[in-house]
Amino acid sequence: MSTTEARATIGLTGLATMGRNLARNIARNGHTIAVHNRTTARTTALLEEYGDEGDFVGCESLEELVAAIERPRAIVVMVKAGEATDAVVDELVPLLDADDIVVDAGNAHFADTLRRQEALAAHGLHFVGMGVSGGEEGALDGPSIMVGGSDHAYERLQPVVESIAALVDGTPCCAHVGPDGAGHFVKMVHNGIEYADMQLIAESYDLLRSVLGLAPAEVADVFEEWNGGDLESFLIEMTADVLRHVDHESGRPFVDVVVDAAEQKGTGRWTVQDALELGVPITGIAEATFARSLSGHTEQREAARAVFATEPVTLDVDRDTFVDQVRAALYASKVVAYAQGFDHIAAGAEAHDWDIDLGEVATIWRGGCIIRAQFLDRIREAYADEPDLTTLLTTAYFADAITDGVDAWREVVATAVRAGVPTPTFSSSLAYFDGLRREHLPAALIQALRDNFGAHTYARVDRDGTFHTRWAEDGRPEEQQDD
Ligand SMILES: NC(=O)C1=CN([C@@H]2O[C@H](COP(=O)(O)OP(=O)(O)OC[C@H]3O[C@@H](n4cnc5c(N)ncnc54)[C@H](OP(=O)(O)O)[C@@H]3O)[C@@H](O)[C@H]2O)C=CC1
Ligand SMILES: O=C(CO)[C@H](O)[C@H](O)COP(=O)(O)O
Repeated sequence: MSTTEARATIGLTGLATMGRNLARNIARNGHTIAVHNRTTARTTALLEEYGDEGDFVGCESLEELVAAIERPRAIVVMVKAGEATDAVVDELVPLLDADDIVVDAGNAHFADTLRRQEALAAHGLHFVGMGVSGGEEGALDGPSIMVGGSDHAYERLQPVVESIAALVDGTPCCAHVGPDGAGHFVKMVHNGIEYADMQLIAESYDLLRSVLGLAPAEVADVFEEWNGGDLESFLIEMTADVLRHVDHESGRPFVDVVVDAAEQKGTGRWTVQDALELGVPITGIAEATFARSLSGHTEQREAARAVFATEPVTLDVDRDTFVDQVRAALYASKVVAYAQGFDHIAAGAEAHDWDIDLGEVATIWRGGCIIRAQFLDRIREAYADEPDLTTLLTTAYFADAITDGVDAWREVVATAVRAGVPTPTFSSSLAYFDGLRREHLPAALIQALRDNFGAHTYARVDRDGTFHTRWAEDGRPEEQQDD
C-alpha cells in the first residue's frame, strides 16, 4: 500500500468511526496523512471510498506507518480507550525516534495520559492527550479539540489541529489547554456536562409527555421552538429530530421502540469519581450518571413496578404555562450543570498545577462538540469579564436568568413530585442552588453530631478556634490546641 518515502505530515492509526473521519478531515484540509488500522480492511475501505478527498498514504503495518511520516513524527492514535491504547502505544514506541510525538485522541482517562506521558518521556518521546468531541459528523466537518501536552509538541501539531477544528466567528475550536493530562481532563468534564445536558433534556421530554400527555412529535415541536431562543444548542436541535423520527419497521415513534436503559462508556463516571476526590459538588452530573445506572437496573425496576405500580396521576396544568415553566427549569438547571463543570475544571487545574484558561475552554466548546450551544458564548464573556470568577451562577446574565426562572423551576420540580415523574437532575440542581444561597445550612447539626459521637471537633460562629464539647461530662466547649 505505502511507499517508504517519508512524505506524510502526520500519521493516524485507528480507522473506526472517529479515526476514519478525522483522517478524512485532515486530508481534506491539505495535509498528507499516513493511515493505518489493525484490521487492514478498514484502511482499504477508507482509500477506496474516500481516497480522492486528499493525499492519503495507506499503510498495512505500524512499521510502514512510521516510515511514511516526516520527522519529527506526529502519530495520532484513535483506538478504543484503555488496554487497546496501551497496546498500540507499546508497539509504536520501539519504532520511533527521539522528539517524535504520539497523540492519543481517544477518550482516555487523564490519569492514564499522565502515566503514558511519563513513560514516553523516558524514551525522549512526547505524549499528547488530545480530547476530541463532535462524534462522527464533528470528526469529519470540524470537532472541538482540547490538547494537553508540551508547548513544543503543540507547536508541531498546531497547523494541523487548528485547520481541522470547527470555526466559530473565525476562531478555531481548538486550544492547547495545558500540559500532559489537561486535555483529557477537560474532555472528561465535557462529557460529564454532556451527561447532565442529555438527562435534563430527557427529564423535560418525560414531563411534557407524562404531565401534558403530548405525543413525541408534539414534544419535538416544543424543542424546536426552544431551539430558537436561549436554549439553542446541538443537543436541543437533535432532540427535536429524534423525537420526530418514526421507526421504519413498526411505524411507531422511534423513541418508543428503543429500550429505556441508558448505557455509558465511562467518561461520566470518571467525572463523578474525580469530583468526589476533589470535593467538588457536581450534583447535576452525578445525578445524570446515576439516572443512567438506575435505568439499567431492569430487574429491580420490574420488581418495584410489580409492587408500586399506580394509575398515572392527572394534574390540572395549563399547557402553555407548563411548557414555559419547563423551559425555564431546563435553562436554570443547565446553568447549574455548566457552573459545576467549570468549577470541576478549576479544581482539577489547581490540584494538578495546570494553568487552564476557563474562558478559552468555553470558547472552544462553542462549536464542534456535542455540548455546543449559544449559551457558551455567555460563559466565555463571563470569564473574560472576571477570570477568577467564584461561580458562574452569580454573574449578571446567569443570575438574572435564574432569578427570573426560579419560581417556574420550583413549580416544575413540585409538579414532577406530585405526578411521580422522576426528575433527579432538575431536583438536585435546584437543591444545589438553594444550598448555595441559603444563609444557614444544617451542616451545623452534622458538625455537632460528629463532635458528639466521635470528638471530631467543630468551629464556632462567635469566635475563632477549633472546639470539642465535653458531652459526657459538663457539656462545656473546650478549645483544642493545634498539634
Ligand atoms: N464514537 C464517538 O462518538 C467518540 C469516540 N471517541 C473516542 O475515540 C476513540 C475511537 O472511537 P471509535 O472510532 O468510536 O472506535 P472504537 O472505540 O469502537 O474503537 C475501534 C478502533 O480501535 C481499534 N482497536 C481496538 N482494540 C485494538 C487493539 N488492541 N490494537 C489495535 N487497535 C485496536 C479497532 O481496530 P480494528 O478495526 O482492528 O478492530 C478500531 O480501529 C475511542 O477512544 C473513543 O472513546 C471520542 C469522541 C467521540
Ligand atoms: O466523547 C464523546 C462525545 O464527546 C462520546 O460520544 C462519548 O463517548 C459518549 O459517551 P457515553 O457512551 O458514555 O454516553
